Amino acid sequence: MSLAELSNARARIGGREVLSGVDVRLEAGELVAVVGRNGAGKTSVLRAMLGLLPLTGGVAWLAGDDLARLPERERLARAAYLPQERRIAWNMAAVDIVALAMPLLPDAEAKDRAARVLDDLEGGHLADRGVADMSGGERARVLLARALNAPGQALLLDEPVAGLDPDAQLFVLDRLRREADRGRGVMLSLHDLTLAARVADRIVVMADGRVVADARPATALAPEILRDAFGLNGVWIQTEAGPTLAMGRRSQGA
Ligand SMILES: Nc1ncnc2c1ncn2[C@@H]1O[C@H](COP(=O)(O)OP(=O)(O)OP(=O)(O)O)[C@@H](O)[C@H]1O
Repeated sequence: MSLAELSNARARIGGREVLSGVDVRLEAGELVAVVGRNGAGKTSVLRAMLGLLPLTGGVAWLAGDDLARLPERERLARAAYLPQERRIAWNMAAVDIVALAMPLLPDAEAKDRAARVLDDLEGGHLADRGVADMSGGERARVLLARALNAPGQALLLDEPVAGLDPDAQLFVLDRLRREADRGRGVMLSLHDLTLAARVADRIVVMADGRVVADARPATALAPEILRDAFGLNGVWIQTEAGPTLAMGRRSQGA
């Protein structure tokens, strides 16, 4: 049984179809990267898998149950989400924001746990600071800690490394890899194809609201897919750090 799955999913935003018969699944223990050009449908896939984007066709499953029939509380228990939008309305301390992921725990216990998760993400120094007074990357780390602290086995993360410095990107991806190795399922959207190829077990390539590849990195990001889905000329080079994509834009009409 998949932790989360879309089966022939269709969805519309503002009268336009943004998902056109999408099949994707997330299993326990795997890290799946969703890639594609701007507007390809990555966020829409993640939101549909959480029930945040209603389907006009097909089914979204969460741990074996039809998501549409699951009460909100049960959805929260099964899946955690890091939205692309990093804005937080209230200037609460980081540790309190992270503790919000565990609303059913007594306050002191939730705060203890939140502090540990922040520490583990090398964000312990941020614990007592107000999130409105943080840099974008610091706030991103706090919100990631909140998602990791949530009980759901399925972790759906929209561009979790956007705005982070290179070392922080590698650190966060390693941390998410560990989360998958411990048995959670991690699905994340990512623009950096080299990072996606290094970290993911499987890559889902989106284009125009459709899945055009869903396979191991070397297959999903083969030169013809780079050309058709991304408009890139690309070759993979094996380096000590892992596969690295050398790429250039395809010239017009090529
Ligand atoms: N609020 C909105 N109103 C109207 N159309 C929207 C809205 N949000 C998304 N769309 C459209 O839905 C389609 C899919 O968008 P989505 O955000 O899923 O793409 P994405 O692959 O995540 O893009 P990006 O890489 O830019 O974040 C796009 O065509 C986009 O223009």
